[in-house]
Amino acid sequence: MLYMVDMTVNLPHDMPADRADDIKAREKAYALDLQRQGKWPHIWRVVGEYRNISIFDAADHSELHQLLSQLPLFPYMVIKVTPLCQHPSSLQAQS
Ligand SMILES: O=C(O)C[C@H]1C=CC(=O)O1
Repeated sequence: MLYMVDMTVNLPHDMPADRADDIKAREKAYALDLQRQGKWPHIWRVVGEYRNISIFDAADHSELHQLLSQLPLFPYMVIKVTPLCQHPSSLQAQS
């Protein structure tokens, strides 16, 4: 199943820079790993915000929740999930 996931990051202003850098480095490694596995096929920065819009490809809601809750930045994120299905006017729906 495909999901649009909107993630906004709110790191505490008083978090020490070295702790923030460590979490961001672990987040990047995890994100790259999921992209290589094909589970996170798109990630786009929302211009001007510490926010991304992503597409996840997970087996079901439970797997998506597991993937998202393991994000190192998860405790500092507001996440909105929108499940997607094929649009009838999509070229992929024509065959
Ligand atoms: O930067 C972000 O939008 C938050 C998060 C998502 C992937 C990643 O590396 O960091």
